[in-house]
Amino acid sequence: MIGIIIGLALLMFLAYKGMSIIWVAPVCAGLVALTGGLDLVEAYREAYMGGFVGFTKSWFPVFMLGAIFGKVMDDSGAARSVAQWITAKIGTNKAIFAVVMGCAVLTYGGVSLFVVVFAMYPLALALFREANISRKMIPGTIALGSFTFTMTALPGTPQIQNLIPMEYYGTTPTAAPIMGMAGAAVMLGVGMLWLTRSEKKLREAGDVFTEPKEKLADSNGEDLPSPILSLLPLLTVVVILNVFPIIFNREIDIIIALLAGIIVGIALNFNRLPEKVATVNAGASGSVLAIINTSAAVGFGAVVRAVPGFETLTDLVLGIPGNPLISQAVSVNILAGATGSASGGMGIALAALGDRYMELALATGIDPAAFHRVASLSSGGLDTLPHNGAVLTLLAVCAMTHKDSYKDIFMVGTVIPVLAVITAILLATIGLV
Ligand SMILES: O=C(O)[C@H](O)[C@@H](O)[C@H](O)[C@H](O)CO
Repeated sequence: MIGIIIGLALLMFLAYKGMSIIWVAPVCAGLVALTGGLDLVEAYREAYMGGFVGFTKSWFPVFMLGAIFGKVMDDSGAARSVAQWITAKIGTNKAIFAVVMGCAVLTYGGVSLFVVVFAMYPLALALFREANISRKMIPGTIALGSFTFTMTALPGTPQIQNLIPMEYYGTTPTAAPIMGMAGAAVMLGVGMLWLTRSEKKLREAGDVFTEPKEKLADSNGEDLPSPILSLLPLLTVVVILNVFPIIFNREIDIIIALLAGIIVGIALNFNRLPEKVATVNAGASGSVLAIINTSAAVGFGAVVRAVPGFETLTDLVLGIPGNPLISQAVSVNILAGATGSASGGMGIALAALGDRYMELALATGIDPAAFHRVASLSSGGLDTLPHNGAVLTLLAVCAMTHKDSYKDIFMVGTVIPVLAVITAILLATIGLV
């Protein structure tokens, strides 16, 4: 078991140092295999690669279609159109809330959070300039709108973190709606309180808007598609995923929902996408790195599962006192932190322990939907450590450093989501699922 812990600690350390999980995961898995007495090559070929391809088999379609969908929304200007419309409706005097809501609608509509960061930054800059708010606040604000309640909590969200648990618990994207809404309310409500407080503090210290060194191309006069038409592809994804199953009384695969979103997006913006093939190409190749990263993390999890020490570790994790939902929350959070990835951490935890939690759900009478929601919510907690890929992208896009903005990101992306999981577990223990 010591081998597993050392392997995991090394994985965490190397990922933190910015080394790619694609090679770090098999190296660390090798360490776990050796200390666990497994044959190195066999562990790599069978256990590691088995976990890896298993994840790719299940999830590559969603990663690829999701990325193409995001690219269509981005290149056509539809994402900016929706965002601009929402922020204008909410108004400059509520600049922070307006940016959060713009991000939220896009991510809840299935646009990848990486795309949302790029689409929202210019708008956030314009709004913060008008409201005279420090640019240091932009990353935290975008993080609250994109990386939290729409990613893991709001029932029906098409984000991958809300879909992965379905395979283990036989649930749907709207699993545990009460827990989900309560978790979302905590993240949005407390997150807004935090950001408002930070803004006030910065303003009191005389830290207000300053022009960035790099001037952005003026997007004001940009000819964007109509916001109502631009909302349609987002609605298509959410409605097909969540409403069609009720009407037709059968599950609808996320593949169908995303495909329909892409078709509607391209059809409505046919003339705005001069290079349609280039858009689809860019989306498709962009998804490759993301799926390989997560698959590598899952491969590591599969090796952990194969060594004898795993039983001891399982007993330890499952022996966390109290409700088994607490054990799941702890294991998913720790692994998401270790890998710096919500989907990767959840992938490892569920690959290793998902069937045990399902047995526990059946044995204890706790609704499997509660396990689904807790897994999703927990994946979006400790994952947002400084080495997380999305955090690095967000800071780079906003031209800010960790020192400028990480504190807000940490509060809205890690501390408050952990509070949200606790709230959801408390609700589950009194039977509100
Ligand atoms: O790997 C993943 O599943 C995701 O990319 C997340 O980990 C996000 O990066 C994070 O939630 C941002 O805070």
